[in-house]
Amino acid sequence: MEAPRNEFKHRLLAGETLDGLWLSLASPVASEALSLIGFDWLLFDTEHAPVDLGALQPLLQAAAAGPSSAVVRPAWNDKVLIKRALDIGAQTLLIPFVETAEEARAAVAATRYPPQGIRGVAGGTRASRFGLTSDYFEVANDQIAVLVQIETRAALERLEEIAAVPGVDGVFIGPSDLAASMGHLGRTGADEVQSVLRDTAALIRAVGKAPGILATNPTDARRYRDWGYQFVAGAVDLGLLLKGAQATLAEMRKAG
Ligand SMILES: O=C(O)C(=O)C[C@H](O)[C@@H](O)CO
Repeated sequence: MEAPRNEFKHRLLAGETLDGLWLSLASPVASEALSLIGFDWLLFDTEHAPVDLGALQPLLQAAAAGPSSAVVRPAWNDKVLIKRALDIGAQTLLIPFVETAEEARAAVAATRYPPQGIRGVAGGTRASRFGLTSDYFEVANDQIAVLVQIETRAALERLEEIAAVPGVDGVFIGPSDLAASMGHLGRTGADEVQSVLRDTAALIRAVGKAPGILATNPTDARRYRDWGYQFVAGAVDLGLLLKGAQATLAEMRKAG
C-alpha cells in the first residue's frame, strides 16, 4: 500500500483556487457530514476550538468519509504539537502566529524528517497507515504542506522574507488578529484593515507563494478571491449553525 499523497498541496501548487470551511465545532458527526458537501478543504482548529490532539484523530477519521482535504491548525508553532498532528495523519498544517522568517523555518523543520528537519520518527502511526505503507518515509517530507499564518503588524512588515522561506507553501492571513494588532479589535471590516488585506494577496503572490484567508461569509469570501486569495475559508461551522438556528426561530415566530 502506498502512503497517502497530499491532494491539497498538489492542487495549491498547480494554482487551483480552493474553497474551504473552518471547523470549530469539535464534532465527529459534523466533520463527517461536512466532508460530504464538496468543500476543497476543511480546517480543523485546535488553537481556538476545544480540541486537543486526542480529540483531533476522530475528527480526521470522520472527515475521511468525504473528498475534502484536511488542514490542521496546531495550537501554536511548536515542534511537539506539529509532530503529533503529523503522526495523527495531518499532511497540511496551518501554523499560527508566525512573525519572523526564523519562526517559519522552525515550523518547516518541525514537519520534515532528518536530514531536512527534526521530525521524530514513529513506525505505526495513522500517518503511515499504521506502518502498512511501503513508502511512507520516502515520500513523507514532500507530501507535507506548510501554511504560515500572519496575524500581526510586525509579521506584515516581514511578509516577503517569511513567505520566501523554502518549504512554506502558503501564507494565510488571520483577519481578526491582524485587525486587533492594527488597533481595530473586532472590526475586520475597518477600511484600514480591508485595504491591507487587499494589498497583501499580491505581495504574497509576488514571492511565488499561495495567499489564503478566512472569511466569515460568502460575500467576503468572493471579494477576497477577487483580490487574489487562492485558498479561502468561506465560513465557520459554528457560525453557520447559529445563523441557521436563528433564522429558523425567527421564521417560526413570524406572525401567521
Ligand atoms: O485572526 C484570525 O482571523 C484567526 O486566526 C481566526 C480566528 O482564530 C477565529 O476567527 C477562528 O474561529
